Amino acid sequence: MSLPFRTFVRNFSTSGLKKNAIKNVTIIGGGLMGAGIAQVAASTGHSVVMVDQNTDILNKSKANIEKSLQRVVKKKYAEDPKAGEAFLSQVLGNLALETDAATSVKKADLVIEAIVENLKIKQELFKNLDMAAPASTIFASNTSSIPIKEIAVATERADRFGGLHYFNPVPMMKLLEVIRIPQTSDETFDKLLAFGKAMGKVTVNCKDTPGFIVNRLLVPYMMEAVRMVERGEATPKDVDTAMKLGAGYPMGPFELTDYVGLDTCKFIIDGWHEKYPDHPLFAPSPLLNKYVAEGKLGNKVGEGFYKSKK
Ligand SMILES: CCCCCCC[C@H](O)CC(=O)SCCNC(=O)CCNC(=O)[C@H](O)C(C)(C)COP(=O)([O-])OP(=O)([O-])OC[C@H]1O[C@@H](n2cnc3c(N)ncnc32)[C@H](O)[C@@H]1OP(=O)([O-])[O-]
Ligand SMILES: NC(=O)c1ccc[n+]([C@@H]2O[C@H](COP(=O)([O-])OP(=O)(O)OC[C@H]3O[C@@H](n4cnc5c(N)ncnc54)[C@H](O)[C@@H]3O)[C@@H](O)[C@H]2O)c1
Repeated sequence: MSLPFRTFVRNFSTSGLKKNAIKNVTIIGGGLMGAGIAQVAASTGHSVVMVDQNTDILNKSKANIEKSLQRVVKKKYAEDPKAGEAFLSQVLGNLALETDAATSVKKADLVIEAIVENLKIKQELFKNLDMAAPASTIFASNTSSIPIKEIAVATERADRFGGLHYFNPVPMMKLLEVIRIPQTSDETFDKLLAFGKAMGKVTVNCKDTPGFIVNRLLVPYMMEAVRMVERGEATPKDVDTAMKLGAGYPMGPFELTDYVGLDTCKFIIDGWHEKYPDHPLFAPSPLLNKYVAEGKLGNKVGEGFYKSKK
């Protein structure tokens, strides 16, 4: 539906950018996902503040971003290293680090939360941010499995709350699931969709149902793979080989679990088991629990189901 001309003109500032487009983004949590989201947002011209619990973690996050950017530059600017260097410094110039969440949201158009997959901790964070952020700021969670409405309830801005579910690794995975709750205003939802596209993502519209679209299918699949190994029916290696060569997946389920993080997988399945105790596909796994208890959290610590070069 084409806009009446006067509306079209009103929506565009003289800079040619959509007047009310999301520009200043705060990302809370600089782990696997938060660092990736910060990298892609900064790479697409947004001004980004990345927040984590201390400067050591933030410095590690930034180092991970630089490593990933180097891989992008090596490919994208192979013919023009100088342009690559310029791109790298421009992206890093768009990225600020902060340990104080309240300060980090003072000018935010959008806050994306990518902290530990724990409802209470997410609620606590958003309750505090709600008091610090401007009324116009939109809040979004990158949660894999927690209902957005259960996070939003901790704030007074359910109409300015949604879900932005990215996929790992964020610089490579094109999909972005954009989730609305019944209270999400049309303006908020449209801004989240536009932001996703401005980040170069392909967006799909999701309802606030368990696992949205991908994880509703992926979680049962990956847990069934672990159960298959628990039953002694196959080894992780053979399951991975089978799914890569037999189903064309780029990674098998055990490689992917190591990539995602066994702790995150455990948080997800424990949360769904608590909610749906009789659902066999959401039953917890003694084997996964054992690995997590032993600190084998996957690639991020150098060992999960496989030993990895860290
Ligand atoms: C029980 C619960 C389970 C559910 C869990 C749900 C979790 C969550 O909510 C949902 C998800 O995210 S689910 C997860 C969804 N995700 C999936 O399912 C992922 C499935 N896996 C894949 O799509 C591919 O294996 C990858 C794209 C990861 C790697 O690509 P590949 O071809 O297999 O192998 P390669 O050689 O490594 O990389 C080739 C080139 O790509 C580039 N590049 C790669 N990584 C980069 C980075 N981080 N940065 C920048 N660039 C990066 C780079 O140029 C590299 O060349 P280089 O010369 O080496 O620099
Ligand atoms: N790992 C994946 O593949 C993946 C993909 C999509 C979505 N997610 C979701 O993204 C979120 C983060 O997952 P991850 O894999 O990046 O976890 P991670 O453990 O790699 O990173 C979490 C980060 O949050 C920080 N953090 C925790 N509490 C904090 C707080 N109160 N304030 C500031 N920082 C805090 C931690 O220090 C850590 O750096 C989870 O909700 C997860 O379900 C994960």
